Amino acid sequence: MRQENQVPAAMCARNISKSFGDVRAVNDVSVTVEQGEIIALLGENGAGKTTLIDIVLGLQKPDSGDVKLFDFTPHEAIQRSLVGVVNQSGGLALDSTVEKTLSLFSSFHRAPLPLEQLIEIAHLEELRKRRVVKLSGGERQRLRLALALISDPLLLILDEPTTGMDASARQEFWQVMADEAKRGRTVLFATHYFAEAEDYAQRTIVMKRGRIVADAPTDTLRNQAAGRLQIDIPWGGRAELEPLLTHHAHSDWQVFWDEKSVSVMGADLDDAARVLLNFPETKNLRVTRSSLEDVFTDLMRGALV
Ligand SMILES: Nc1ncnc2c1ncn2[C@@H]1O[C@H](COP(=O)(O)OP(=O)(O)OP(=O)(O)O)[C@@H](O)[C@H]1O
Repeated sequence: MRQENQVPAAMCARNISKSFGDVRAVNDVSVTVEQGEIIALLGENGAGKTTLIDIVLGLQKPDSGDVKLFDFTPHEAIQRSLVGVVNQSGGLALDSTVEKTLSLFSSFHRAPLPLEQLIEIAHLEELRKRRVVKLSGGERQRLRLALALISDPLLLILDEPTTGMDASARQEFWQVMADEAKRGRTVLFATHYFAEAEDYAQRTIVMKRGRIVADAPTDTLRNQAAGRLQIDIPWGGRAELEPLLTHHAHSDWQVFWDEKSVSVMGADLDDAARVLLNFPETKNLRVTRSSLEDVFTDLMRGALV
């Protein structure tokens, strides 16, 4: 329960739903983001991330539910320069230089951050005279990030900001972001990349078909499937092996079968390894620590919900 006099949440979305024809893009989603949090919004294509972000920014009207940013409507929060946005594309004049672009956008704001500071934050020193058309994808995104920071916003929202960048450009972009987050900005970013959520988000929200299927500290989520054991089984072996494994099963085990292998997830897998290794013709036992990607895959196939 939120207390009176508490600092307002950076974002409070309650029971948001939005359909396009038969498609329920966002289905009864509620999320609260406290100030200072760094949150990844992870989901497959079409999960509803962009629709949710557009609603949070007031760019789309939800069919039901409401959003508050720092206790204001999205429109009021943006008018008060509380929110900065970085999109994947659009919004840049290709013929202008980096410096002129920043100057022009700064002129729209009452109290912009100094140009030199923006250039320094986004590591654009070498590029200030370069025309936007000549910038690489990663450099353009750093320029978009600088533009989003002009008003010194408390909340930064990024919609798949690194799509299409190579690994080093992604790393450079996130380094800038991480530094900004350390300064106390609240950051919400949508991504397809598990590594970005693992490396940069304290909390990860996973969306699937318009719904939130997980919302937890990123470490907790990663550890949800503490271990994973996989072994190849002989053709047709499942019929005999399944009852044996079921007989020894621990309550937290999750077992997945395909024609050639079986995977068991859980905290204590010694018994599973014994049963499987004692079965004739099983081979190639693999034991791995789960990654966020494993947890995500399990969430997508419904194993963890
Ligand atoms: N303007 C629209 N008209 C019709 N359908 C739409 C519209 N916008 C989104 N959708 C549909 O709503 C669903 C959610 O789309 P959304 O773009 O929010 O997902 P996403 O998670 O951002 O996907 P991606 O990672 O591919 O950007 C999809 O099925 C999409 O096709």
